[in-house]
Formats: sequence, C-alpha cells, structure tokens
Amino acid sequence: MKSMDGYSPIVFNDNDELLMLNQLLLPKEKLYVKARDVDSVCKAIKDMIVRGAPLIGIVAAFGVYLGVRECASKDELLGRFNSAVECLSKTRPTAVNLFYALDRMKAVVEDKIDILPVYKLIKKLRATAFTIWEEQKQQDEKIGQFGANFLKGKRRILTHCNTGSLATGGIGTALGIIKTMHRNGMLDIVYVDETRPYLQGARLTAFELKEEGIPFKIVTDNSCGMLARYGLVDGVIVGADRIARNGDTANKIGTYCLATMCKRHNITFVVAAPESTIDRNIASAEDIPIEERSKTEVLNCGGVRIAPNGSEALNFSFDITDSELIDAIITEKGVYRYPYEF
Ligand SMILES: CSC[C@H]1O[C@H](OP(=O)(O)O)[C@H](O)[C@@H]1O
Repeated sequence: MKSMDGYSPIVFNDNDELLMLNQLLLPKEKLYVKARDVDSVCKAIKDMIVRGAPLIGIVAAFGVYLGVRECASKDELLGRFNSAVECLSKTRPTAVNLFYALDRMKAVVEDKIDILPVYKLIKKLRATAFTIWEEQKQQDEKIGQFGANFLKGKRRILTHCNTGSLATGGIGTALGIIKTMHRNGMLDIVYVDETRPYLQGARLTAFELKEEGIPFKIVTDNSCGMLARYGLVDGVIVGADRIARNGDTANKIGTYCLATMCKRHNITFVVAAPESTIDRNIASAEDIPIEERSKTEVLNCGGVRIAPNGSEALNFSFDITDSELIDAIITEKGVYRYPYEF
C-alpha cells in the first residue's frame, strides 16, 4: 500500500486496520503493511518492519486490541488477551517500552473486567492504544525542548541509529531534540553514523533529516574517533531501549563505543528517552536482556551477501553504556545528571 501520510510510521484507520510503514524498505520505497490480527503485528515487530522502543510499545498495544476486538464473551476475551500479550512479549526482549505498553493494557482489563460489558472493554482497550501513542507525541515534544535547552551552543551533533518519528510515532527522542534545535536555529550540522547492520542511521535518520531539511553527513560507524580527534563534533545524542535505576543504558549496538570516545575527548554525551524507558525494576546493566539477532544481518549488507559462504557471525542488537559515561539523561520530566538514582 502506498504511503499516505508523510512519513508517519503507523496509521490505525476506521476499518480497524493497523498500517505500518515498512522500515525495511525505506528510503527506497514508502510502502505500508496492513495488519488486522495480532499474529501479523507480532511478525512485523520481530522482523523489524516497525522498530524503535516507543513505537514497538504503541504497535503492541494496537496488536492487543486487534487480538480481542471480535470477542463476544469475557472468557473469550481473557483467553485471547492473554494469548496476544504472550505472543507480543516474545517479539523483542530489550526495549522495555514494549512491556510498559502491555502492562498498560493489562491494567485496563484488571480494572474493568468486572465493571464493563465486553464491547465497552474492547473499546477501552482501543482507546488506550491511542492514548499511549498520543502521550508519546507529547513526551517527544517535551524531550525536544529540554534537550535543546541543555545542548544550547553545541551546534555540531552526532547521533546514532534512528530515534525519530520512525522510532516513536512523535517527533522522536534524540532526533526530536535535533529537530527542535534545528527549528530554533541552534544547529549547523548533524553527523549520522550508518548503524550497521540494519542501517537505521544511513537509511532512516538520513531519510527523516532530509524530510526536515536539516543539514547532515552520513559517516561509517567506525568514524567517530576521527570526528572527535579533528574536533568536528560538540555533542552526541542517542536514544535508549532500557535504562536501569543507576542509569546504565541499553541502546543500539555501537552506543558504548561512542560514549567511551566522548569521555576520552570530553564531548558531551546525552541519552534521550521517555520515562517509560526507565526500568525501575532493575538495578544496573547486569539485569538488562540484550537481544541477539540472526547472523544473516551481519553477513549481508543492504540485503546483499558480503561474507564468504560458511562464515559465522555474532549479532548483538544492543549494548550497554555505563552510567558514568552519560552526562545527562533527558526525559519529558527534565534533565537528570550523573549519578542517577531512578
Ligand atoms: C527512540 S528508539 C530507541 C532505540 O530503538 C532502536 O533500536 P531498534 O532500531 O533495534 O528498534 C535504537 O536502539 C534506538 O536508540
């Protein structure tokens, strides 16, 4: 289905269809994948047709609704609800926003199952998915404002992966700060590292920056040292998939390298994320599950095989940045500074 709305990563229409912009195809093609059941949503998250911690949560919430929307009894609804949550919770382990959104949907059922008739409970679940999405849009705007104020004067920014509209359904988190800085005339250039193997940077962030008219240059993932040595970067902003109570942060693979480079060169390193990315149930990095994905993603590039037949690969999708390497964590509530105690 051709794109219908700029580059909104999802559309949920009046036919109860979830349309997901297929991020595997961007920027070459802007095509929407239609989902009318929870299994299709699970597959879309697992295959990374949609990705980005907050967006995964929003899509999962709509997936839960699609799983129960035709139920006729409370027993049937509870069975399908639990099955939908089980399937969705197994799609990707690191982004805590997925589990935050599922917990929001569980709370609706726990609170209302004995109060509302089935049809009203189903409508409430649908409304809750939209509410989670709307809240994220507002959180992104606040993160953008807090982040732009914090980074005032730092006009040359490096960012990693994609943390924009394609990752959150709003203006984005780290990329939302960059968009806000640009709109306020606070930015000269953005360096975008390609972010192998999925190429969220070279494909998705570059796509969004081009759409916004923000000047950028794509660099290889291993260029960050030279950018620092030559004094080309004033600050680095990244997103997060899960933040522990002490501020240890799981984010796209490569983030830890950037943070260590920033510490060595005294470059400001900032994490941007909504409060829903903070997992107050875990104390530190040791408790964060790190997703390993198929070796094929590493053995290929842009869908083309680059490694010899028979090659093996190790594909950590995320890494951990120690809290002492993070100068600030910016959420919709404001700016947290090290040492962190969430
Ligand atoms: C605001 S998105 C946060 C986070 O999600 C991305 O991971 P993926 O593309 O694998 O879903 C990346 O780690 C972003 O920083």
